[in-house]
Amino acid sequence: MSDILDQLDDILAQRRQADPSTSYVAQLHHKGLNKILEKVGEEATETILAAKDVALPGGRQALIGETADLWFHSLVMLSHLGVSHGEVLDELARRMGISGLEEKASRVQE
Ligand SMILES: N=c1c2ncn([C@@H]3O[C@H](COP(=O)(O)OP(=O)(O)OP(=O)(O)O)[C@@H](O)[C@H]3O)c2ncn1[C@@H]1O[C@H](COP(=O)(O)O)[C@@H](O)[C@H]1O
Repeated sequence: MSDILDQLDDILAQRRQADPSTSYVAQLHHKGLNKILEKVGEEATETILAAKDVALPGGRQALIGETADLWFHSLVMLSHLGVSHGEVLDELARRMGISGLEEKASRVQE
């Protein structure tokens, strides 16, 4: 999973300089922090609603899609603020009682 996040992070960084007329991420950076936060809030609400409806037909796939939207917009927010997803993963690793370096080493071994 971390490989995907690394690759996405690179794309998001490149999009900070991209033309807003050709890139959704560039458009969000151009519109600024308030627009990005609005999207994070919107996607969080949509994820909650999808989780409540998970037992309906197609509900599981809808929940996966909404969660992906939420994670994606959260990554755009972090990128906009100059925080890398690695810092968040390090915090999760710390809470699991392993250091960020150990966590990276275990990812390399996978
Ligand atoms: N993972 C995503 C991704 N997930 C969701 N989205 C976009 O996020 C938006 C989701 O918002 P909504 O569901 O609210 O849709 P909407 O109502 O049309 O959006 P708004 O008008 O409210 O902004 C849609 O426009 C999706 O296309 C994404 N857009 C881009 N990516 C990744 O980001 C990369 C860079 O994208 P570009 O900047 O467009 O090149 C892509 O290669 C993808 O890997």
